[in-house]
Amino acid sequence: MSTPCFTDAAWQRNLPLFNATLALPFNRELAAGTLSRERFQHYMIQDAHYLVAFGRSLAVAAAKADDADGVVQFAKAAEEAVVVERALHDGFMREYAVSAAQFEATPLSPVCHHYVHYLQSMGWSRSYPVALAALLPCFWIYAEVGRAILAEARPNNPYQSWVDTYAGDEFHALVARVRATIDQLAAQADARTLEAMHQAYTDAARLEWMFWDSAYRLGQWPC
Ligand SMILES: Cc1ncc(C[n+]2csc(CCO)c2C)c(N)n1
Repeated sequence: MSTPCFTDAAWQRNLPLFNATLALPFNRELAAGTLSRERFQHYMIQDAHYLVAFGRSLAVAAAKADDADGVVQFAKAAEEAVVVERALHDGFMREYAVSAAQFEATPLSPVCHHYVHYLQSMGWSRSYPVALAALLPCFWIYAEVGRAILAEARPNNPYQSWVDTYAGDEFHALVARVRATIDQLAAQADARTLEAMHQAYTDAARLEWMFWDSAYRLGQWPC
């Protein structure tokens, strides 16, 4: 039997964590359409903060890329994370009545703060393959959560357009391209780098879990 590629192996290692992510009250209620507006608003605000930092981390990955294709792939992804996703968030912020003033007055929650600083430090201090492994859960877990929730399809879900965005074929094609780049790098990596890539992936996957959990709890700084 041939050895699985890095991304298949990472998915298998972190399957219980993915299942726990799907089972979170935030995602259960999002799927059922019963999530409170307050929790969704909290999530939207934190996610808008997150996206800018995520774009910045992708730009660092682009700068570290070891070939021209990688520069283009991650520079484009950085642009998309900030420009395209900001437009999307603006639409949802209007729909769910979050004002620009409310957004600007809300600081990053402790979990959002930790996640974005984790990505920044991985981007700046680790090698290109390890930094990319830290960025992969953001793409991939979202796509799979989106697809799983879509499969549960409830009529008149107020969050349907949010779910559709991440369950769409276009988004899944983007995930496939990121996976392909990472698998190519992993195929040439030594054992130590591979293990660091796995650790980076798991840490980010945990932070994805925590991001939704924090939104459900309306996470804030204690003082
Ligand atoms: C906490 C959090 N994690 C992942 C995503 C999904 N996401 C954000 S930017 C981007 C790249 C494509 O534009 C993707 C997939 C999110 N929104 N929020």
